[in-house]
This record gives sequence, C-alpha cells and structure tokens, in this order.
Amino acid sequence: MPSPVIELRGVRKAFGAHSVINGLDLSVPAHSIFAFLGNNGGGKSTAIRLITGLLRADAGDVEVLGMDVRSERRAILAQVGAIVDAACFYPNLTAAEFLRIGCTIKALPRSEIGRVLDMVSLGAARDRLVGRFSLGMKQRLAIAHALLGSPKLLILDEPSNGLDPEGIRDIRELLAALPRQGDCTVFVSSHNLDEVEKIASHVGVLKGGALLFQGPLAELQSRHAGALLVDVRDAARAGLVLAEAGYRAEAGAGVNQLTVHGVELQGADKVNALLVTSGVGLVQSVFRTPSLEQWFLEEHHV
Ligand SMILES: Nc1ncnc2c1ncn2[C@@H]1O[C@H](COP(=O)(O)OP(=O)(O)OP(=O)(O)O)[C@@H](O)[C@H]1O
Repeated sequence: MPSPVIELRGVRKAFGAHSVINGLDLSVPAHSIFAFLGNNGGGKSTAIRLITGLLRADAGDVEVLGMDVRSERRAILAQVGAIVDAACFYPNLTAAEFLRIGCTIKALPRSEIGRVLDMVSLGAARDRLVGRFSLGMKQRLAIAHALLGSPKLLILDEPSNGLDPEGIRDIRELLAALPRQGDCTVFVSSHNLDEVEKIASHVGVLKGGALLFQGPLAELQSRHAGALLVDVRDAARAGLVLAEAGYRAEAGAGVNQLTVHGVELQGADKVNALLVTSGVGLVQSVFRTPSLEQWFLEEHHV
C-alpha cells in the first residue's frame, strides 16, 4: 500500500492555556478526496496550518508526502497547492495576469495558465478583470492558482464557504474530478456535510482536537443504524406495540406515520412482522440510512 500523503502522530497545539489540537492522529491515503470535518471553531484551520507548516506543533510528528514539515517545508510546499486563508486578489488584474504572478514565483511556463484555467472552467474568462468575478469564480480562480505546477496534494480550507448553491455545485464537481485527472490527493475541510457526502472517498471527523473517526466514507455510513418509516392504520396502537417491544418510535411526518429509530437493515423484517401480527394495519414500510449529517449532529449533540 502506498504511504499516506499526510500523516500526523500525537500532534498537540495550544494557544496559551487554550488547547486546540489534543493528540491528533491523521492518515490521508494517496489519491483520496479526504473530507476533514468539524464544527466551526473545532480546530480544522489550526490543523491545516500545522500541516502546511504555518504553525509549529507543540508535540507530535507532522509528515507530508513522506517528509517532516519542520525540516523539509520548502520541498513539501513545492508539491502542495493550498488555499488556507481567504484568497487575496488584485481586482485590476485579469485572471491570466493574476496566474502569471504565480507562474513567475513557481518558475513555471506560461502554458500552465491556460491549463489550470481550463481545469476550473474559466478558460473563457482569462482576460476578464478579477474584480468583476462572482465569488464562485474567484474561488475557482484560487483553486486554479493552487493547481499551478500540478501539485501532488491540494489542501483547501472550507472552499465552499459563502458560495451560492450553483457555486457550491461547481466546486464540488471540480474537486470530484481532480484525483481522476491527475496524480493528486485532495484534503478539504468543511462543516458542510451534505457537500462532503457527495464527493469524499474518506472522512476524518474532528472533535475536541482529536479524531472521532477516520476512514472510508462507506465505513462511516455503515456503522450507523438507520430508521424505518412505517405507515399504519392505527398509529397510536402501533406506537404502544413498538414501545413494549423496546423500540424507539415517534410520530412521523404523515398522520399515520411513525419513525422507528435505531433499526438496522437486517432488523427491519422483525419490526414489520411485529406490526403485521399485532393487527395495527401495516400499509408500507421504508428503510432509510441516516445521512452523514444526521449522524454527525447526533454525535456532536448540536
Ligand atoms: N492564532 C491564534 N491565537 C489564539 N487562538 C487561536 C488562534 N488560531 C485559532 N485560535 C482558536 O483556536 C480554536 C480553533 O480555531 P480554528 O480556526 O482552527 O477552528 P476551525 O475548526 O477552523 O473553525 P472555522 O470552521 O470556524 O474556521 C478557536 O477557538 C480559535 O479562536
């Protein structure tokens, strides 16, 4: 198996007496789209600043692309594209002029400009002033800038923040295509679980400065029981029958609908059989896997 692209072991970081990262172990596989999740203020940006060497850890090891961030930061950054803070643009430059600065700094040929603009679907806007760009276009331009030189790792801190639904969809489609388009791993922080669920291959959930979970998204989803939505003729009686059998059921959206929580797919037959034999008139039964959003909110008690 290839070694992880980002690896943190026992990392700690405090600001004065305020401990933000508390023994963080993180392992980001190559070619993954790794969604780094956590509540606002939970420490995601701090962790990203530790990974990019903008901050120094109080304890623990931070390795990126197999190199120690303390001693080999320059070599790492040559292969990493990152948007860590809100991107800063010069409004009077065109998109192409803005990217030309990046090419000069990174000693890259000008042909890179067209390539990265096409990747973010801004080819037609190359000679337009950045000051006239929508927020979504600016964010795509920032990603184009991060893609200059074909980095092996792209690190994005909340790239969809402040965007409208269309802008969010554009960024999602763009990120989803990156690992396929090149030899690239995408590490993206977000508190927008809906977004992440659609594109991530792997997930890390940060809570209290350490990870509550990390691994494939599918594994996270499979860990959590679903809910059974049942339509019955007599909801009051069905509620009693279910409660007596130890199920947690509550009124659903419809008049004669109940939601039975904590049911696994294999256990749905048992609930259905109970409702049929108790004579409450089972009309239909639908199993729902909880969205990551539901799970996350439950775990975080927010
Ligand atoms: N340089 C700093 N000095 C002091 N405290 C800081 C500093 N940077 C971050 N913090 C504190 O660390 C905590 C975590 O902040 P951080 O920005 O890492 O969270 P986050 O998960 O990225 O949140 P958000 O999604 O809101 O950006 C916050 O309480 C913040 O106030």
